[in-house]
Amino acid sequence: MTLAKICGLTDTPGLDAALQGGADMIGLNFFPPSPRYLSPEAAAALSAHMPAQEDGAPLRVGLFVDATDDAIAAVLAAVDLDMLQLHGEETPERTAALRTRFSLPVMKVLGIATPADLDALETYAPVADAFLLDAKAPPGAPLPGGNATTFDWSLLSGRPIPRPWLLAGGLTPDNVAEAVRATGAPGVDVSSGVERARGVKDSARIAAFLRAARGT
Ligand SMILES: O=C(O)c1ccccc1NCC(=O)[C@H](O)[C@H](O)COP(=O)(O)O
Repeated sequence: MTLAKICGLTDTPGLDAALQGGADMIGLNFFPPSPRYLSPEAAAALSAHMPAQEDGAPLRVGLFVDATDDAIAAVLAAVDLDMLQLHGEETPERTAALRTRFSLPVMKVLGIATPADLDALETYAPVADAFLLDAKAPPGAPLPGGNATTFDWSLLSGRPIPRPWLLAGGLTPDNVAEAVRATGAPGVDVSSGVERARGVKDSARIAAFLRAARGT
């Protein structure tokens, strides 16, 4: 079954929809300029609504963009995370250092627009536990991710991906099944496509996305 991650949750109705729909991972956004940003305290309060890990809770993935060690440590002092999502320009060396420093698996995000962007898969494979293949942010976009932009999925064809991975970028309840069929993605990630306004999750769209992803 296709794994599904709901990214950028900010409130309990959205979290409940993700839990009820059987999300495998939830994303908590710790990039301050984002409309989906959570302070460490807000993330801890939201996380308190989750069931225990042994009761099948989804993995809690913390999204960071070129964050300092201190910023990540401050988050981890407030809320338990199961994985770090690195959505910035973190080098392979920085990725390895964070993985070691915080003893957490790391999902490195690669922005994809051209075939050459996929060459980074080999560079990061020794230091990343998983990849998230997202659309490269359009020129002038205010954020490096969460832009509701798809990339040309055919770029992935015939390209082995050396770690578990999620497909992201402009996915919606309406296109996720086709995205999985076209790419063979073992998992999918969504933010904008399950919102009713920028940064505001919509429970019905979360449920519809998870149904559509599950059906694949
Ligand atoms: O969502 C944000 O505001 C954000 C800010 C900075 C870096 C990444 C961000 N989001 C990442 C995601 O939500 C997803 O992992 C991915 O980019 C897909 O987003 P979308 O196209 O909105 O589904």
